[in-house]
Amino acid sequence: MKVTVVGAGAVGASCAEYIAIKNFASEVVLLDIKEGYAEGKAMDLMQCASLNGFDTKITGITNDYSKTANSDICVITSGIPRKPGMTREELIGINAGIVKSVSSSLIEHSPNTIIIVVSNPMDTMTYLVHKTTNLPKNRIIGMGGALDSARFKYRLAEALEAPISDVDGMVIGGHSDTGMVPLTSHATRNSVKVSEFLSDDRLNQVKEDTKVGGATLTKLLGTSAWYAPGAAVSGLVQAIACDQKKMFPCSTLLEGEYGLSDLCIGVPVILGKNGIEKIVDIPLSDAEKTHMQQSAEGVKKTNGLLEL
Ligand SMILES: NC(=O)c1ccc[n+]([C@@H]2O[C@H](COP(=O)([O-])OP(=O)(O)OC[C@H]3O[C@@H](n4cnc5c(N)ncnc54)[C@H](O)[C@@H]3O)[C@@H](O)[C@H]2O)c1
Ligand SMILES: O=C(O)C[C@H](O)C(=O)O
Repeated sequence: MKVTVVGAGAVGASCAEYIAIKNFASEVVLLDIKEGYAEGKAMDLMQCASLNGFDTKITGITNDYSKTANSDICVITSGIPRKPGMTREELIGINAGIVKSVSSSLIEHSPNTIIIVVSNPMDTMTYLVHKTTNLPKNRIIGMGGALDSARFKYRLAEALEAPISDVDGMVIGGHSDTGMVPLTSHATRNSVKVSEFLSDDRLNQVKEDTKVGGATLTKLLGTSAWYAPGAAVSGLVQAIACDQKKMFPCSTLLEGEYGLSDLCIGVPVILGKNGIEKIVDIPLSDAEKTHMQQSAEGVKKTNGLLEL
């Protein structure tokens, strides 16, 4: 199993580290445009191998896509992150050009690959890959919901004063400060609906804290987060590499599902060796349906800024 990660920055390196530590891939190639940077990150990570007990071989390269040839999975993290006060949507001007050229170079050398898009604004970047490549829809996956759901569970556990392992929940919709739809109606603590334990006001607070999870960290760190994003990507990569048939909310091209079409947005999907093997339709409350509709309108507005 060969995995290429483009962008050896904060998220790309964290993602490579988690993939290696989980020890399911034979090879991870890190590629960056900055001279020597990916080589340095790869060497540093390889020097963790004996300490952390993994056999995955990590190599770093500067912009030579021939070294990525025949990758089973390619992750795109290249592009600029936001600074405090910015929205993810503001990154489109620079990141669209990067994602377009990177995805085309990757596919040239790995025509059968599955692409996971991470660069922001992620739903629009995922749509861009659909519009500018000929990959089938099951092989283009946007990562956002897995991360947002992890943040939702963190906030739920905090409100419930419970261990995170007691809590389950999912966030669908657009990966943006206003577009996320945390599914409070489905969230549980050991199969009991969280609404049994938390007031509407407290649940609303959990929802709002979840939606601004990325912005909160960006304000604290001065740039956006990387540990949980890297871990979330590694979970998607592992589900595909190990054909786990796990369900994650991912950004995918909708063609009528959830009453939406011609956009990529987060919905629950089954991930296995073919990438997205199924889109799962789940019942939403009326409020969640309305929020999903508004979220889709926001994503479509950003998609409208693409020069296709
Ligand atoms: N979808 C998500 O949930 C999620 C989570 C976190 C970050 N992000 C996004 O991921 C992206 C990366 O974030 P980061 O914190 O790792 O940024 P970073 O600046 O640390 O790393 C980005 C790397 O991309 C490289 N790069 C730029 N152009 C390139 C090109 N054409 N080819 C190859 N490499 C190139 C840069 O040299 C840099 O090393 C940002 O757009 C950020 O918003 C998304
Ligand atoms: O918040 C960001 O800009 C980065 C990422 O999308 C995140 O949610 O951490």
